[in-house]
Amino acid sequence: MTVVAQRRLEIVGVSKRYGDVVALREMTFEVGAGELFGFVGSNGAGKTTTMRIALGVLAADGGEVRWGGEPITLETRRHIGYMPEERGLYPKMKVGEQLVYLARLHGLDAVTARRSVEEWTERLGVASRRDDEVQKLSLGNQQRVQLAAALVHNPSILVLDEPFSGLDPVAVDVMSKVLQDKAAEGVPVVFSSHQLELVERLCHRVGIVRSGHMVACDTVEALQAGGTVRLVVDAPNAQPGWADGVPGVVVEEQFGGRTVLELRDGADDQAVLRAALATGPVLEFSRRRQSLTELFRNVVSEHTPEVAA
Ligand SMILES: Nc1ncnc2c1ncn2[C@@H]1O[C@H](COP(=O)(O)OP(=O)(O)OP(=O)(O)O)[C@@H](O)[C@H]1O
Repeated sequence: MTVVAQRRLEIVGVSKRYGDVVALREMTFEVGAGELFGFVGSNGAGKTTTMRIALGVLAADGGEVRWGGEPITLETRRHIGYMPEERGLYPKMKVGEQLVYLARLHGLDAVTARRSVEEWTERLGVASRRDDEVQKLSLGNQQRVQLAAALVHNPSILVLDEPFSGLDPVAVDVMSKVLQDKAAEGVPVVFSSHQLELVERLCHRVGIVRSGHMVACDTVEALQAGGTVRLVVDAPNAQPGWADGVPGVVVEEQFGGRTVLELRDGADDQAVLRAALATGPVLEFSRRRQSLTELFRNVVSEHTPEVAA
């Protein structure tokens, strides 16, 4: 077996009910070594439930979590770096002490734990707060500490529940870089988020979950293939109706000289360019791919909710 195959996290046909609520129905996906996987879905779609089951803090009713092709064990689960949605730091404990404690819980000796805490608090920009109680930090800084808590024991797998929520743009950059670096080291990284532009920018693959089931799972490029193709044309002198004669083209919006057009089957983008040039100068002429947000809306609205009552 190759190293890559050994470092693959698989969620296979996992199901879970809370009483009458079906939270997960045959949830299936995998995250390979070095892969950043974005887990997206509407509120209540089942992301947190899946992550808790992967970590082992919640038992599934059916299905399996595998690591390296084998059912995941308690020992392997100790090597997961987890950031829970509800966060989990002790508010009255000092940042540094708490992180050392968590690192030691995962088996690090005292010296290695302290070194790791120094490294991660520095990298995450909270080194100067090591002697402060967690509750004295802003929410964003508490979140950085929470990420440090997931990382101090040098995990083999990272599972992060909405790590970006509530962060300022600088903190988003710091967090993004850390996740990219961990993936580059070969760690499978899965995180949930409602910030779809960020997911689109960062992730190698994306899974869209709806009503406890994975409804689309691929690279953003592959998910975009076959979707609507749009052109953005900025022609300041263009009057409404300027593209009416071009076959296969539907104007979606026009604001001043800026027009967004949908290209249907057989439409010729060069014919659009000629029509635009006929109005005067053309300052911008570009193809626009469907964003992950548009894809998400389409995928989610295509599937009828099937959560059992
Ligand atoms: N402890 C619980 N008891 C009963 N129902 C629960 C419990 N936890 C979750 N659920 C239900 O299970 C479903 C999935 O919830 P989950 O928290 O996994 O969704 P999510 O995708 O993480 O949502 P969000 O984006 O809002 O965090 C929802 O219908 C939710 O109400």
